[in-house]
Amino acid sequence: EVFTSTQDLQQVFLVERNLVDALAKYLIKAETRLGRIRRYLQEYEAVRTDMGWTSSPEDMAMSGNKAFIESDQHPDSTSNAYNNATLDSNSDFNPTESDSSSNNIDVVGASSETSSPDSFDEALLEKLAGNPLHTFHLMKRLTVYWKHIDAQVLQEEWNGVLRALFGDLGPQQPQYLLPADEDLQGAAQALVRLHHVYGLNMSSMVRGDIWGVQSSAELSAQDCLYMGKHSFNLGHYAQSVEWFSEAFNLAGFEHNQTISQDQVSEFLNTALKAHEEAQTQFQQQIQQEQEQRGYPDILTIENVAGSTENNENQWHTTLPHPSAITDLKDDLPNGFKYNSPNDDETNFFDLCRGNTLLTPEALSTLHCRYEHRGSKFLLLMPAKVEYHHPSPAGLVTFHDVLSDAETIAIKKLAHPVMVRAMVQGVEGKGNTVSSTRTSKVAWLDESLDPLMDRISRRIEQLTGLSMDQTREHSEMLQVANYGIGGHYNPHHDYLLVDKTPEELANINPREVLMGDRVATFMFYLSDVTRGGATAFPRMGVAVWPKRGSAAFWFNLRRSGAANDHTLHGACPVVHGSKWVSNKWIRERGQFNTRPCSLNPRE
Ligand SMILES: O=C(O)CCC(=O)C(=O)O
Ligand SMILES: [Fe+2]
Repeated sequence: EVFTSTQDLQQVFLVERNLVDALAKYLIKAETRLGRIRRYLQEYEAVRTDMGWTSSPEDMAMSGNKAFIESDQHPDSTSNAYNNATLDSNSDFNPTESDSSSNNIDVVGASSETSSPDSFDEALLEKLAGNPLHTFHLMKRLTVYWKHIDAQVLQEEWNGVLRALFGDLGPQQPQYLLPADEDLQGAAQALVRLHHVYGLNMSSMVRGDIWGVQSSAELSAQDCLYMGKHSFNLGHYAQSVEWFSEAFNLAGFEHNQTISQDQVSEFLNTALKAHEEAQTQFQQQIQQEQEQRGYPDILTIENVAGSTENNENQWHTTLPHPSAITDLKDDLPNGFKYNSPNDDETNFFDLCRGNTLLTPEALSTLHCRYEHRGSKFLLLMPAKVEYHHPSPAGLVTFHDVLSDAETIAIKKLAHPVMVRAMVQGVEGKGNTVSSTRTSKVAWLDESLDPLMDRISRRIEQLTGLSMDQTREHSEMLQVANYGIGGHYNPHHDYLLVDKTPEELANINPREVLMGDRVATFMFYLSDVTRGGATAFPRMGVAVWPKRGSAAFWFNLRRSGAANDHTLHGACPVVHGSKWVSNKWIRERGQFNTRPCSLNPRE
């Protein structure tokens, strides 16, 4: 016993002091951990609200144990996971750098089967996945937040919960689609791109409103800082200034402060400086080019000041070349309302935003017609053809060429074999993944399903061209699905005609034998809520996705020369899911179906 001597009692007091010290330390650690869990649940609120799910995640995950959820403790913002993992550790504007000590788990998540509540609603889920803000937050939660929870919180009993959800192997099994760091970066880049291309209003955006579609997902000061870094790294200095300014403002009045204004100001100043320098450099470059080209005095820097952003983009073409403008005028007699037809970037962005570039006279020549296009099959049910451009070699849309059931069937066939889309490598060498094209694609062989053959026959009837795949007159059907902010920078579909002999030597000889992609027939397999047009900056025309319709154009002239006015790109998807399907028609098999011409301009 100890109560009989004060000496022993003193010892007991000491023991208790140590015990209390240990408990206090444990409590701080436990609260930090619980703070992380609480933060996760709080961030999830926006999903719950927009999905109309009534049972709270805390009910679902921890039934009966609500005590700490209801306490008014706030997560410690100085030690939150997002902060540590992605922002504070990189003062060099490189948001890709992450806390390497916690890199043991790259991908974590849950399958829709296991984590969805009973009131699972397919349409709502599609809306959720088609929302860029929700997508960004999903990636943030399952990469940064989850990584920290997993590393520090998960103990034996929690492992039991995971085993019940995911089986013995845990959530790292390959069949679960789990985001990695690159997904978070991709989602951030998508938001940055949407803001850049569509000139979206920043303050609406951080409040969850993107192009008029409101959601409960908002952006914090810390999120804006993260976006600013991405913009900066992409060389979009003007945009990064906007993001950092928004981060600074938000940091001033956030209820649950995610970051302090001091933490933002350094970035803001650096971006401002970089932006000013880029502007000065650009103006000097314009001056130089003007002198070299002998532009008339009337074209001053002020006249082109509106396009200062040009030097901050990856694919822009430089100032219009006077001789090129004359060339284009020959071809496109009904000109543009404004802009130069050679200012690809400005035109592309304008078209993506829904502006019309053609003059009223040019527009008045456009029309829709029922046509049988020389096909006996189409005599009874003529094709609905929309002409998008006044020039005869222009672009058309065929409406209602696929039924809803067919669009669903194609997507279903493609689903199991979708992979990240590639672009042709430099100098024609191989294929490579690139940020200029963000989508997943599948190639469907004719033998896969009788539907493939039916589709080919339909294209033959509509275009008069041969699709005979066994003789390589056309390629397999390509199906593409764009994710959030998914896009494809302006490009030409031809593969050979613009290549030098050295570049051609790097291309598979079989491709060369098939001849170039003489024409493109592109189905839209879905409607898109906002964005996602196919824009042709040199024609001044955009085609808007409509489920079941298809765009068609010739990439080559009858002479075999490239028609570079067919430059086109996929505008970023703002809301919704975009599916397209390409059938590329090869040149060699068409000598019977498309007479050639010796006139290089035909
Ligand atoms: O998705 C689009 O709108 C365009 C796709 C495209 O140009 C292509 O896949 O080559
Ligand atoms: Fe294309």
